[in-house]
Amino acid sequence: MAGRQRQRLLLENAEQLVLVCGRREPCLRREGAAGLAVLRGASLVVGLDGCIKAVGQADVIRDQFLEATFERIIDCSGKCVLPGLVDAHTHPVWAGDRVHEFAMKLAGASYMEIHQAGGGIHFTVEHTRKATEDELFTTFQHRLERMLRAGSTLVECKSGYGLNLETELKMLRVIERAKKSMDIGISSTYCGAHAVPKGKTATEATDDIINNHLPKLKELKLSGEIHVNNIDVFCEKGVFDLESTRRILQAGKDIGLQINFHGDELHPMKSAELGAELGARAISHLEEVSDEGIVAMARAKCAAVLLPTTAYMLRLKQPQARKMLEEGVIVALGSDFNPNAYCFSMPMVMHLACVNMKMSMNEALAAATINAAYALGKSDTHGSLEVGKQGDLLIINSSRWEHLIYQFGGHEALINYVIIKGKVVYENERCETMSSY
Ligand SMILES: N=CN[C@@H](CCC(=O)O)C(=O)O
Ligand SMILES: [Zn+2]
Repeated sequence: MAGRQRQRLLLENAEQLVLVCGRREPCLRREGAAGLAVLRGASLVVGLDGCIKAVGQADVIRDQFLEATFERIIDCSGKCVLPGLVDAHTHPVWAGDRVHEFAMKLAGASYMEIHQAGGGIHFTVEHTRKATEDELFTTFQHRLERMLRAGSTLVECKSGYGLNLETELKMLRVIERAKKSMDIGISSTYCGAHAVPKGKTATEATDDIINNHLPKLKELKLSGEIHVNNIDVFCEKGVFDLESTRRILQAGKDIGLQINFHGDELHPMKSAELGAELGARAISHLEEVSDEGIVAMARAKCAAVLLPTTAYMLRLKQPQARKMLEEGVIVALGSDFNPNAYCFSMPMVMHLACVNMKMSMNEALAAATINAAYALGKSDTHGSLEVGKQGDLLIINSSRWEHLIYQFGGHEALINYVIIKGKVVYENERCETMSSY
């Protein structure tokens, strides 16, 4: 009987325990995302296997586990428990920051002007090609730790600053190493079509990816060396057009990768229509998506990964989150951490989504938990506090969970514990003294 066994963790008597959902929903849409499941005066148990064993009213859990022993008990009185946040879009492996380009953009240069002049992604590619695997791993590890301290427990991580096979594989090996050695969950994405490498046409780059990169990834998967989850393309005017994008994504799908790509960011490309047709799991950006594309994504259950930091940073038109939500699109969020948009924090991303994209706080939290997990094909194990799911949790030092969004940039003093598979991986002592101010 579970109630008599040894368990890993008991979180006792939380003021609010935010389940997000409670009926094994794979994602939340429309009113599902508008009203989240929240318990008051509740407790949660994680077992030795790292999975949630029970969630419910504190007195019920106390009776049920009267004879159990726990490796750790945390008194959550006056605090809130939430699922670990899921960041559905990041580019965290690179060398060479682009602070100088931030200054250029503030002075009026556009993202594409800098890219076409050989900067932007090309600048980062040059530096990433020169960096050793260990150098890339060290900075990547620090970035993941910063994401973790901001509440992310599952993160999508892309390659894409190599463009040639050698450096793309170097980046993917770095990601694989972190998958094996770090607590934070990682969904890895091959993004060799992030830009057209210097000296090649888009067609030549597409052929190289299909004939050389993808067969190598298949081989490395079979040998167990690198296991990639998703395939990505930057489908954009002056980068990869719709036809090249289609060829690359289809070839990725054929070797078992989930389609999850950049579309309709700076120009309307009909990326959403293409993604829906190909059975994409998710499309990111979508600032310039068409009305037909929105309807097609809703029908195909293709998640929209919205990236508020990018729209804010580049002063783009905001993606039409409200229209997407009303049409029944699965809306997820990502930080888009990269040398252009240097933000690790999903709480800040949720805040921007609320203010700039007019999402409610409930919708933003659903988008940063269950729907982001859906975008990565992981909502059966992540994204909500339900029995059987992985025990990835946050405890915040506040009696209302909405403080995580409301306090813009305040998460450093608010996030008290980050827990993965029932193990405390970050404990923030400063929080006790600071968060009430
Ligand atoms: N738009 C394409 N890719 C990234 C930016 C990458 C970069 O500029 O280094 C994005 O999602 O914002
Ligand atoms: Zn991106």
